[in-house]
Amino acid sequence: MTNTAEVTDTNTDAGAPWTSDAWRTRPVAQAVDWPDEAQAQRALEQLRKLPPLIFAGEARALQSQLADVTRGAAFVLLAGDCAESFDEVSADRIRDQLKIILQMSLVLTHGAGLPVVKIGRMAGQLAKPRSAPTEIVNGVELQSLRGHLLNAENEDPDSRRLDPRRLVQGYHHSAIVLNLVRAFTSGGFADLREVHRWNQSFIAESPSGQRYEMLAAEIDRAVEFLHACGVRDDNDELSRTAFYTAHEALVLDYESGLTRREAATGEWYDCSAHLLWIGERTRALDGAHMDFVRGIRNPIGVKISDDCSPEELLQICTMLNPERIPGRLTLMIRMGARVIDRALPALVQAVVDAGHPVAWVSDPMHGNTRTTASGVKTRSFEDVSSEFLSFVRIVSEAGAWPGGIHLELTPDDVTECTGGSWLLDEDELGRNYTSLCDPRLNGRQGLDLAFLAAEALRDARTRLAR
Ligand SMILES: O=C[C@H](O)[C@H](O)COP(=O)(O)O
Ligand SMILES: C=C(OP(=O)(O)O)C(=O)O
Ligand SMILES: [Mn+2]
Repeated sequence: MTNTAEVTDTNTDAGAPWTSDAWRTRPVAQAVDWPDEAQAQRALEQLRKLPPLIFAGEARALQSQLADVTRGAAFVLLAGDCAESFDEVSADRIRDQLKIILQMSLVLTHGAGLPVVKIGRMAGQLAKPRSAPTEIVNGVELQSLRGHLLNAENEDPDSRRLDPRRLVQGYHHSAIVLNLVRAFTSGGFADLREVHRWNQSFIAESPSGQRYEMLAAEIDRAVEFLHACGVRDDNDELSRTAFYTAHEALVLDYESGLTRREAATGEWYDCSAHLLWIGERTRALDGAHMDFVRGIRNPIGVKISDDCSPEELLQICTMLNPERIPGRLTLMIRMGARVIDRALPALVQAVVDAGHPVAWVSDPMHGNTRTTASGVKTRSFEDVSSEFLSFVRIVSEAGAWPGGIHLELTPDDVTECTGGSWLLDEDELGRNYTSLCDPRLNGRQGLDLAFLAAEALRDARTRLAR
């Protein structure tokens, strides 16, 4: 791939040339003002010379799987940390993150009877949009943590200072994670004969963990049966799985620094991840983030809250997918359990009526954040599952396919969200709260949700088939 200057844009009505740096002329929400501009330029130069982390062909493969989602023939599970940490890169942790995603996918595939497209919020989910630029810590005003791509969480001004060298460190972090993800998912770990190994012990002892064990035993018998029928041990469908990466395209210095023009097609791809999404706080139609993603050919997601009107949503669809390519655009609905019933139906109806092909995905986390009386940011499992179930009902009632779920999830035994079959309550939140930003479901809660979701999806399929 090359990184040449510009390409004639076919995505805009004006026909103006799109370049991977044109966003700089637009208003940048959540802007990054580097304290040392010369140092930032050096980091950007380095990024521009680094090899791509993903290849255009892989992004196209994901887009074609998302096209299946758009037409109701697959389901997406997108999950991982709210904010990855530079300090938490280990083979064990990445293996465990894959375990829970594979485990949940198996439950969903089995329950809903559909392939699951697996995407990790991994290998680049390193920057956070914040509600407030600063916070008061022990009486001192510090810059908010904006993710390890920009600064660190330690409670002193130096750690919070934005450091452009972190962009290059973020690239190397992502390369390490991606390397392990690729090795695990193609090197035998995702093999259907490994289903029991995906059940970590703290999950296995929960009600859903036990239910999973029964399902895994069923899979064992099915695999044995396939062998008896002559399916070979090295069959790719049984022994490996496609696994993709995604993150919020927030820090455009980083994203444009890793954007390359594919020599064969002349198309631009952001080679930092297979799928990039635009967050709720940066999706202004005339803003820098939307301008950047309209020109790249990776599949794109956009977070949508109840602040988005049907008219605005249609403009988003037209701007990001003027050619109406199935799989190009995923709408990630994040409204909150108490808002979705009121706000979502009109949006789905508008998109369905306009005939835009989109993948509908629920992010049932970000509309359900609350702060406890003692000041802890949390979410309740009940709100998360309730929003997802409402999403499935509303989208399928409009005749569209509720095609996915986007979760903040960790394999670890953390205590960040309340509820679930283990009945974690508010007093326990302090026991093991390690998230750098938002509260994540732990592995047990993730598996609980997968079982609930699988049932709802089966019902939705029946409803849509009528
Ligand atoms: O995932 C991100 C958070 O929801 C976002 O950064 C806002 O968090 P804040 O309100 O704590 O700043
Ligand atoms: C910040 C996030 O989401 P949203 O843009 O929907 O608030 C996120 O996914 O971490
Ligand atoms: Mn978050």
